[in-house]
Amino acid sequence: MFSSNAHSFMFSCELYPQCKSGIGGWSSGSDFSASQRRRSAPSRVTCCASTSSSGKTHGGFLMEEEASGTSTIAGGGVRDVYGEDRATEDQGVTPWNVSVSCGYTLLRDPHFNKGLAFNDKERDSHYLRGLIPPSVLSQETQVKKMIQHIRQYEVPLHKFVAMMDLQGRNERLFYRLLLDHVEELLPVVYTPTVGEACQKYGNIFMSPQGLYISLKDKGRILEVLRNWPERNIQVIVVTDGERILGLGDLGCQGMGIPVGKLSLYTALGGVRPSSCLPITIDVGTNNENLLNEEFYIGLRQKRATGQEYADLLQEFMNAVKQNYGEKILVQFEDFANHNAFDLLEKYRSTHLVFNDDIQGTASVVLAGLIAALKLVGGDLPDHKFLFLGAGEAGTGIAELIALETSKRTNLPVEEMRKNIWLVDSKGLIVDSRKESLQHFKKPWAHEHEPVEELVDAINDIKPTVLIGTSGRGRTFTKEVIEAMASLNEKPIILSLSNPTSQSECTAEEAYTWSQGRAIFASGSPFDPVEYDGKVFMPGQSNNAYIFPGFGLGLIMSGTIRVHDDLLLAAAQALASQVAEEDYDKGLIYPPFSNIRKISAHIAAKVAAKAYELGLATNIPQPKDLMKFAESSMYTPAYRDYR
Ligand SMILES: NC(=O)C1=CN([C@@H]2O[C@H](COP(=O)(O)OP(=O)(O)OC[C@H]3O[C@@H](n4cnc5c(N)ncnc54)[C@H](OP(=O)(O)O)[C@@H]3O)[C@@H](O)[C@H]2O)C=CC1
Ligand SMILES: CC(=O)C(=O)O
Ligand SMILES: [Mg+2]
Repeated sequence: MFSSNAHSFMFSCELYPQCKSGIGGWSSGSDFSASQRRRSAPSRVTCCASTSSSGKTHGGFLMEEEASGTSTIAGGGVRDVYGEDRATEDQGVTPWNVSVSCGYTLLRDPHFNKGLAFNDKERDSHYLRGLIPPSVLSQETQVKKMIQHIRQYEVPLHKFVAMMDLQGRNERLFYRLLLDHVEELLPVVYTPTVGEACQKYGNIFMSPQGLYISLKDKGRILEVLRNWPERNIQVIVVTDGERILGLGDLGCQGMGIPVGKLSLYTALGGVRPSSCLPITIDVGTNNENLLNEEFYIGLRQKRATGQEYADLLQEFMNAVKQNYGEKILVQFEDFANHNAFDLLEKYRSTHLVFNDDIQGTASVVLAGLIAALKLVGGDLPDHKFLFLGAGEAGTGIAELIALETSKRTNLPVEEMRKNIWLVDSKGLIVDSRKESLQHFKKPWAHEHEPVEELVDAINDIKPTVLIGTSGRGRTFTKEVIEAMASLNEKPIILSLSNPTSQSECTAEEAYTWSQGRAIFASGSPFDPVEYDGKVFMPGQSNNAYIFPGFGLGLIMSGTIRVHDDLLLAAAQALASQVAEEDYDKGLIYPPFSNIRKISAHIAAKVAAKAYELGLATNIPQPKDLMKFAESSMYTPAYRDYR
């Protein structure tokens, strides 16, 4: 996304096989030496610049000299429905003519760089001869080489860094690699490794990957948004870093999350990378370790709260709409629950927003439960649910289950809630606690004696489904799993907390302590488990199944508001993708290797529901939404630049 000089010493991997990237020596954007600056300013410069309607030039971050040496790409590749990357329609150029950097600058532009895949004609026409070794490699060969390169690293964080390095050098190769090896690389660019990356973000921060908006920017957030080099943004993932996975307040270092989520928007959902914008809002941090950390990258102050916080968020939401229009999708991610519910409530009727932790998670879990019914029998209203954790994920899932059950039974949601129980850090949520409960817990305060321990709640409530959303690892103890197994032939146990260290139990524990009877899935992936001579395949119950396809559905239909029925549609679409062979393995989610097809299904169903509800503005409605979704997807194949 950025032609950062900071990558110069790592230019490499698919270019120079002997060159290994690694941690250390990373510089921030401001550390470039003068010689590095000079080296990346050839006389034939660039372009990709596009002039916005406001007249401000964006994307011309290397336009230091006249653009007469600009190369023009004409045609080639498959055009997606969004138009080509950085298409410059408003300059009177067709989307098939895209001006790009040439020469050395082209090799520094991750949008267009192909490394050794530039063929001889391209090397001639784009002034590349001599700048790269003579060998020409196909993208397939580069992928083969890169995966070998990534596999050399034993430490997951090193793999993460190598992937980020690739993303900053050659975007299409990054996405090709990620898609081709999605099950292997998802845990690298996403949970669990992204959690560790956020914890160490200050040390591995390499080049700008997203936009930082801090309290210092109050009054000029619109200006800050306009500094981002891309103009046609369709989806923003924003965090304030206060609840990063189950790791707590990581302040400004939470940036790894929006960056990672948006990589999945592109890889899994086919939303083109140039229309994705990761944002971290820095209002300070209450994490003392970070405040005392010499290399902390964020504001060194306690978190702003109350009116100051609300005003900054309001300015942000206004600026986003003003800059990108009514249909910009804003995904709230990893806010603490004392802000998350309020933000969602405040903006859901004025903006196209959804909270992934509350709503995306609800949809993915409901999908898993619908699928699980095939393995355990009965319908949703026949089941009883108990949660450990009554925050965003817990109450969000609980509410969507109640909604779906209400639709299935034609009974009021309030009635359906009675089958759902939640435990928080103070024990079972019961009516005697109602006065002191946060508002999002109140609907779950049923009549019951106070119960402190989870295992006692299990024995009292007798749930068929146990769901962990506590953010606390190893809270599903042997006693807990055994209690579930003694009550149910096939207990459904979902251990959703991330990263792996925070998972309520491991896959091995779930299978072993239930004598192989548990239907198990977890937020972060676990390896298959061998128990009693049988191999068990744990599924991954993570909102990554939902938000990429969900977002694509909203974008392609021009939907302007998120309605709960869209989340239900997404859940049903995902559940419908679980095949017999998956069920045979005890799985309640389809494999990620089919994710593009799964996302297209989700997008099509979400869009169909949006059209039905009158929320979609892209008229006329395409006849075949599935085909439309598939054809809308960004493909990371290289383009022909001759
Ligand atoms: N798999 C997935 O797709 C997703 C997973 N998650 C994961 O879920 C976890 C929780 O996220 P979220 O709901 O947003 O967080 P919240 O902070 O909103 O909620 C956490 C809840 O857990 C409760 N809790 C904390 N410790 C204990 C304990 N020892 N015993 C019982 N309850 C406890 C808290 O209680 P109290 O209210 O009393 O403080 C609170 O109700 C995180 O690890 C996150 O990574 C989140 C979203 C998606
Ligand atoms: C998966 C996710 O969104 C979370 O753990 O917060
Ligand atoms: Mg999250």
